[in-house]
Amino acid sequence: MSNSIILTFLSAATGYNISWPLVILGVNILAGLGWCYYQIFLSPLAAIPGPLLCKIITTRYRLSFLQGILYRRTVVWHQKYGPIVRIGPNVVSIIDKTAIRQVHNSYEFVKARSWYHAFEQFAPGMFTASNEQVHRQLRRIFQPAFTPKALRGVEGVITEVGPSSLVEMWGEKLLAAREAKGGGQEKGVIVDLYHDLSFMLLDIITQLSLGKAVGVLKQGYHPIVEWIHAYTTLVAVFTTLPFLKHINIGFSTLRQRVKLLWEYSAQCIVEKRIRMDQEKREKISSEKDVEDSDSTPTYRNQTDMLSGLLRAKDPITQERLSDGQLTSETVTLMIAGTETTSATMCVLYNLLFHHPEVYQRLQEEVIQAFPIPSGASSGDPLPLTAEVVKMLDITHSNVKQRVPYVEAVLNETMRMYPAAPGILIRSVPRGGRIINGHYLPADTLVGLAITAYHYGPEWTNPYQFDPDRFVGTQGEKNLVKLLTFSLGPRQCVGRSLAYLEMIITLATIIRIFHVEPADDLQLCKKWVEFVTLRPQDTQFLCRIQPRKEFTLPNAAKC
Ligand code: HEM
Repeated sequence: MSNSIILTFLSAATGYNISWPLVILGVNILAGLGWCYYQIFLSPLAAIPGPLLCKIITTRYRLSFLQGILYRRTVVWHQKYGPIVRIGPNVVSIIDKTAIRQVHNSYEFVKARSWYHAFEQFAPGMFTASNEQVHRQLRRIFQPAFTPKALRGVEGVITEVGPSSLVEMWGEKLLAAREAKGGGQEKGVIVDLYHDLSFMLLDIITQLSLGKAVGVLKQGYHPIVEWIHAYTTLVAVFTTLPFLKHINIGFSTLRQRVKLLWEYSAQCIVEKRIRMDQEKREKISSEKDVEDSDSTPTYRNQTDMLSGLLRAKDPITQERLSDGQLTSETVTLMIAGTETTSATMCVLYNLLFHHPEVYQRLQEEVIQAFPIPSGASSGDPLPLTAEVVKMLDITHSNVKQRVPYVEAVLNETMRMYPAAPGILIRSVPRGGRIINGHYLPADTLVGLAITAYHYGPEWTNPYQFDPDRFVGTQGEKNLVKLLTFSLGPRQCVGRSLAYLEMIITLATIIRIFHVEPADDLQLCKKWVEFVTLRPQDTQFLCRIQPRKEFTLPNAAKC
């Protein structure tokens, strides 16, 4: 009865025949307009500049994220609107140095659950934990394994599983190509640098964190690649559509693969523990690898990090990690430590191709710094083998001392193309905070746009590729400003490992091979940025040829 009174009244008032669907439509339109009016004029964030559409809907920045162009877009937005930009109804992006320190230098602004929850396939871990105590404890246990000193203890195995294997594998490829051509003069071979480096890094990280390399570089296949891919795909899906994470429906194949990744890692950890117990019982290599299980690990002369982590205790609470926690963390290390590093090295090569003068200088300096030791050959070219790589002695400290330009080029690459480009989203604590002169209420999301910061007013000629900005005293100052690995207590735990891997790999490749783009398409490569940076079609084809001092591994055959 009352329903029909309302409809009659509305029809009389408007002069139209009003039905219920029309009423519902009208109410929705009014609510939508009200929402827009509130967001644009009344919200506490109303005064913060930004694109109009971003102020009223989240779809704009979420879609840009899905397209892999969000971070480049934030560069443009910051140039247009200034150091603080509203990129969503409840999200702001900042590039001001003081504001960044205020947000990231303490635990006050916690990682936003709505964003990081997508990464959490298992329990909260070092990367996703928003609880300060949980995170501090995990860092106290993990940090010692990632210090430059500890990493020197695993550098040997990293070289062996990493750059040495890559040189051997490329040597085999060159040999196969030459044999296929009947022994004629071969102008190098085409390799997918992104693919090969990613596989090499996966071997390194599995060697370190699971106690055995999966050997995917030389074998060309291991299901772990699909499992990791499933994990990163789910992260992309859940970041864009967070509600899907909670309803636990759909994506069953991907979810199943993530489960397999977990089970495989857990199994490796159990096997390692058994091996360690056995070695201890047999008292084999007691001074070298196997320390007393109650002692603090020293990470000396190790073939992995896992044995140290299995023994490690929190120095404050004396607690050890459970196998479940360790599994969760090793999976994170595999995800965080593979594509980031391979993409950085590929984008570095791409920059070198576009800047031949930098490439020329880098090659000359590396070749000069690592001559063929006298007596190593009677003038004949050396085969592409692990022994030859070892003989060149391309260690992290040697490269740093003899060719600081390698690190300068790497740093400049990471400024222009940070592999984890942001936006690192934190939540404003209770009571709200003033940031960049604007009051942000509690629970506002504040994003650090690393790429936009690296093209901002802190840098002179930011669009110019200029590795010299990281040389000498000026270089040291600029290094402090570089935020590729973030800052504060949540900065990248794998920073020193990433530098070590990239420096020895790049120096080895540059020393032994001449690398050039396979064709114009590779030269004009587009780089997309999802959670991490990657080449648009996930490949980067290059032509490689050994330098004249080197020859194929089994040249006698040819
Ligand atoms: C070029 C290579 C790399 C870049 C650019 C990079 C960058 C970053 C950035 C920006 C963060 C902060 C993320 C955030 O706050 O949301 C981070 C965190 C992290 N990274 Fe890396 N990373 C690299 C390599 C690695 C490697 C090799 C590992 C280990 C194997 C690693 C492990 C981690 C972990 C565990 C965290 C979480 C730290 C925490 O919250 O305490 N990363 N990384």
